[in-house]
Amino acid sequence: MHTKELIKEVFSRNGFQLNQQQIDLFYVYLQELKRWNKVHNLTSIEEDHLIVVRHFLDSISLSLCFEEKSIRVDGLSVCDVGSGAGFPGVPLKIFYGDRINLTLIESVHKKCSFLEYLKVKLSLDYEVLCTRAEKVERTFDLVVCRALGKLEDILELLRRLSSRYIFIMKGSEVPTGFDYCRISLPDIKESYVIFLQNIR
Ligand SMILES: C[S@@+](CC[C@H](N)C(=O)[O-])C[C@H]1O[C@@H](n2cnc3c(N)ncnc32)[C@H](O)[C@@H]1O
Repeated sequence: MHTKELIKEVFSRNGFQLNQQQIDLFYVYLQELKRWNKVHNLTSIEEDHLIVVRHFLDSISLSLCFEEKSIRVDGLSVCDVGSGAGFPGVPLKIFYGDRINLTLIESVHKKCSFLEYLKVKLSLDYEVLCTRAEKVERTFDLVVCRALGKLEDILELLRRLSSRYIFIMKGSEVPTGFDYCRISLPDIKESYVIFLQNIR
């Protein structure tokens, strides 16, 4: 099966109907991720189907949690902290387009270079802050992260960066006392997202 067909089919099976432009962007993203990975080791996931499910679909599944919590993303500033090779921020930008203003924070220079390259290659409008998140003094409406670190180590940082909402993607179950979404899709058996509202 051609990779574009694979992307379309995986998303469709999981309830997301992508348009042709989105499919084309995910296709180029996948090719570039694999190409850069040969030299820069950006991700341990290298097989097409796994990249589509574990990186692209998993990132987009966050939109289900936005909906569950009745959050309309339109016009919001969104920040992905510790974006790595762009997850979940870049797939969210492909999905929402101009509806969100996206900033990616990443401290490792080779990953920032990839994110900057990808921005031009995909003609996407987002900003990359190549620094430790602790040094960023701005705030964002909606702060997201995946695999950033232990909850107790990142909570204060995320609260400081967010003026409204925080979504923390977690593979495993959520400690008691936190609001969360449980995501279950045909290709994502079970994943959790912690949801916090920042009340200052
Ligand atoms: C395990 S990777 C996850 C990357 C991506 N979010 C994903 O899910 O594929 C964590 C990333 O966060 C970055 N990172 C960790 N702590 C950070 C901090 N305080 N400021 C900026 N980036 C950070 C690391 O450089 C790394 O690229």
